[in-house]
Amino acid sequence: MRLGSKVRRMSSSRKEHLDVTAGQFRHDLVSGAEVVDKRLISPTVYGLTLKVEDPNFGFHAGQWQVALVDFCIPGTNLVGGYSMCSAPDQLRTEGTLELAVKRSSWPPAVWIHQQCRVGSRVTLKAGGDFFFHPAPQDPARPLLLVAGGVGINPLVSILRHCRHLRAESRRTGAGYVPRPVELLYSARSRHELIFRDTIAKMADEGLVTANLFVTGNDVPANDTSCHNRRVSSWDVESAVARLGGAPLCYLCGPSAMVEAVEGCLLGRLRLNAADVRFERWW
Ligand SMILES: NC(=O)c1ccc[n+]([C@@H]2O[C@H](COP(=O)([O-])OP(=O)(O)OC[C@H]3O[C@@H](n4cnc5c(N)ncnc54)[C@H](O)[C@@H]3O)[C@@H](O)[C@H]2O)c1
Repeated sequence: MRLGSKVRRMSSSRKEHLDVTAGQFRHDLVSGAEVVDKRLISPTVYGLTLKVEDPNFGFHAGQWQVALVDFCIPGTNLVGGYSMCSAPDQLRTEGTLELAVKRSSWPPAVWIHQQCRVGSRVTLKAGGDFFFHPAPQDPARPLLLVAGGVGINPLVSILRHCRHLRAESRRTGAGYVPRPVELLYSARSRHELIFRDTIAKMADEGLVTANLFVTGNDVPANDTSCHNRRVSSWDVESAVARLGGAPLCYLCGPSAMVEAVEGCLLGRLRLNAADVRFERWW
């Protein structure tokens, strides 16, 4: 099974994307792409759909892409790395991929929020060692996905890929058959729980058990659809127990959250380090 590995990097407040990811795998292919849709999906997050020009461009579920937007901001050399939230099969069948970019003062995010329009052009390169790409003959493992904020992006890509793999295995009677997935997903407000409808649909389909957490104060007392607190080690231990132990784990979110969950998985639960995947951006 080819699965992404953990990448460790030096600590920094905001490292340049190319420095942070210098040691990671990149596909050689560079493709042009056009923004064909831009919509607000939360108070702080824009969703983008990109039409990719080169039919040979590809990526694995969970990977990031590099969007070179330097020609858009004269005098700067901006390279933004964002994880795809769409699955690879959308690229194969529709020629598009999806991103969800949170507002920040980082110049690529500023460009995407303020200047990028339908019709804007970017240059793409895919890469990253954090991905889920099982071979058809691989035995299925239970998956635990833990997301904080826009860290949900690569994990939604993985969920969508699981959905595609399940449909393919049902259609052909062969191939990789995903096991049920446990998702722990925390956001700072209810409105920042992006992809909530997508996740709910996949939960209805029996693909994922989703446990949602909101840490802000906008959760009505009678709302039972999410917990009004942080993800705790108890939540992590319970999810692993429901999966029957020894899952593959993918973590993506704020550094403190990822480190806390990693500590629980490797310390208290004694999982193998190779089964706990995340990218160390800090
Ligand atoms: N490919 C990747 O690695 C990738 C992709 C997308 C986003 N990210 C990272 O994900 C992070 C998401 O940022 P954001 O602003 O959306 O998140 P955020 O600051 O809004 O936090 C999201 C949630 O995590 C919770 N949280 C924070 N620390 C925690 C801890 N120690 N234990 C439990 N819960 C904790 C917060 O309370 C909140 O509910 C960013 O740091 C971004 O760089 C990484």
